[in-house]
Amino acid sequence: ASEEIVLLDVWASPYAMRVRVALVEKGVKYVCQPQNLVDKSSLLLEMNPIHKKVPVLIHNGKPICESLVIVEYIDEVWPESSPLLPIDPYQRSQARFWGDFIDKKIFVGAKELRMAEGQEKENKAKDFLENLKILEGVIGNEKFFGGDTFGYVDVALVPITSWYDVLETCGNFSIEVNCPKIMAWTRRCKERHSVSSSLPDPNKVYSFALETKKAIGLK
Ligand SMILES: N[C@@H](CCC(=O)N[C@@H](CSO)C(=O)NCC(=O)O)C(=O)O
Repeated sequence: ASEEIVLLDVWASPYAMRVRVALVEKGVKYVCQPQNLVDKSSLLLEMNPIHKKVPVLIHNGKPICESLVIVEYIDEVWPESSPLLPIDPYQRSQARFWGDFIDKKIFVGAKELRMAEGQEKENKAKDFLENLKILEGVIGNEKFFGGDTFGYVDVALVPITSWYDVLETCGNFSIEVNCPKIMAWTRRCKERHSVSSSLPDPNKVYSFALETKKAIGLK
């Protein structure tokens, strides 16, 4: 029987989008099981008892949790197509370093900006742009963070692009003006089937986010 690959996710979760992009890059067929994060299913609680969060990849009945851990797992289980992490150990360490930076500064920073009120908003907007400008320097004139090929760091970051409209509204800034190279990278990524088929329509994210600013599901 063919192997069974199930993804427990929510459509607007940037963390879950990472896994969808990685699976499509690998050409791996999977079944999405959207989760309710307010009234969590017994499956989610059983598959991720520690964090009780999505995404969770269930491969032949065994759960893998934490989006970047899942992306590495996918890269190792299906190595023959679209390698995501470099071969060289030092290059791998640098890719993991930037994946961690994206988690701690970009994804967390985006959530803090979205949740901020009043003066706090300005501070969070400044912090977010400062950190995005660091990545502007990292991408430089490369096509992707992986150099010529779309790789692990690209997968880690690309979900935030579906949240740009929300962040520009909350932060009252233009990403194009502040980070033109990140914007060029964004357009390049969106041309890829793995990205266009895995990320939701930004308008859908926009109305969802502004409507449910304090949404438990996206804390
Ligand atoms: N470090 C983890 C974060 C996942 C997460 O926050 N998932 C959220 C939805 S997306 O914002 C989640 O499942 N929240 C439910 C909860 O916190 O109860 C990862 O990389 O997979």
